[in-house]
Amino acid sequence: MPTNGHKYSILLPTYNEKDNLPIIIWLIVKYMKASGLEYEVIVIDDGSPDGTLDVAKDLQKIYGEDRIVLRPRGSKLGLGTAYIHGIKHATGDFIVIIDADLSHHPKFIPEFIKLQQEGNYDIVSGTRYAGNGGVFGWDFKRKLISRGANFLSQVLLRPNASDLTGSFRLYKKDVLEKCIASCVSKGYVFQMEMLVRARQHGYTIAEVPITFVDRIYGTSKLGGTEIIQFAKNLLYLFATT
Ligand SMILES: Nc1nc2c(ncn2[C@@H]2O[C@H](COP(=O)(O)OP(=O)(O)O[C@H]3O[C@H](CO)[C@@H](O)[C@H](O)[C@@H]3O)[C@@H](O)[C@H]2O)c(=O)[nH]1
Repeated sequence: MPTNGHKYSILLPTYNEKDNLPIIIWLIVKYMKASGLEYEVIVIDDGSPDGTLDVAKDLQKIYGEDRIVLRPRGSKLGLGTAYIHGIKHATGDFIVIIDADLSHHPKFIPEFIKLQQEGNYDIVSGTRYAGNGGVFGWDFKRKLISRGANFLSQVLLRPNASDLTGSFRLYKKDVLEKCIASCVSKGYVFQMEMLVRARQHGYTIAEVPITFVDRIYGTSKLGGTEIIQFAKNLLYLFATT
C-alpha cells in the first residue's frame, strides 16, 4: 500500500502492560512499516506500578520519539478518559484504537485502512460477532458478560454495528472528536457510546471480522465497577438518545 497522504495515530492505553508493550509495539511497527503509511504510536500510561512507562521510554529510544509518543498520566483515571487524552495529543487525521495486551492483532490495521479508503467510511470497527470473527481463550463467564452486554446494547440502542463493546477501531479524527463532544463515559463503556454517538450523527461504519485472543501476560482490568458503570450508561443512553 503506497503512502496515501494521511497520518495514522495509533492509541495504546496501558495499565500494567510491561510484558506486552515491547511485543505489541514491535508488531505495530512491523505492519505499519510494511504498509508504507505515515503513523505514530501514542502510549497513554496511567501510572502503572509495574514500570510500563520505563519500558515505553526504552522503546522510544529504539524506535524514535516521532514514532513512539508518550503521554502518561499520574494515576488510573479510566480507559475512556485515556483515549480522550491521547486524541488531544494526536497529530494524525485518523485514529486507531487498540488494546496493548495483544488481544488485538496489529495485522488487522492495514485491513481497516484499506476498507476505510475504499468506501471513505467514517469508522471501521473490528468485530468479534460477525462473519468469521471470534473470541479465543475466554472462560464461559467472560464470554457471557461480553455477549450479554452486546445483546442488551443491540436491543436498546440499535447501533449500526455488531460489536459495541470492542475497542479495536479506526476513526476519522474529526468524527471521533464530534462523538466525544457529547460523551459521558469515562471507562470501558466509552466504546459503546462512540458507536451510539456515531449513529446519532449519521456516520458510516464498516466492519472487519477480527479474532480476539485473551491475553497471556498480565490481567484484565475489567471489574465489577466497570460492569455496573456499563449498565448505568447503557440505560442513560437508552433514555437520552
Ligand atoms: N491508560 C489506561 N489504560 C487502561 C485502563 N484500563 C485498562 N487499560 C488498558 O486498556 C486495554 C484493555 O484493557 P483490559 O483490561 O485488558 O481489557 P480486556 O478485559 O482484555 O477486554 C475488554 O475491554 C476492552 C477495552 O478495550 C475491549 O476491547 C474488549 O472487548 C473487552 O471488553 C489494555 O491495554 C489495558 O492496559 C486505564 O484505566 N487507563
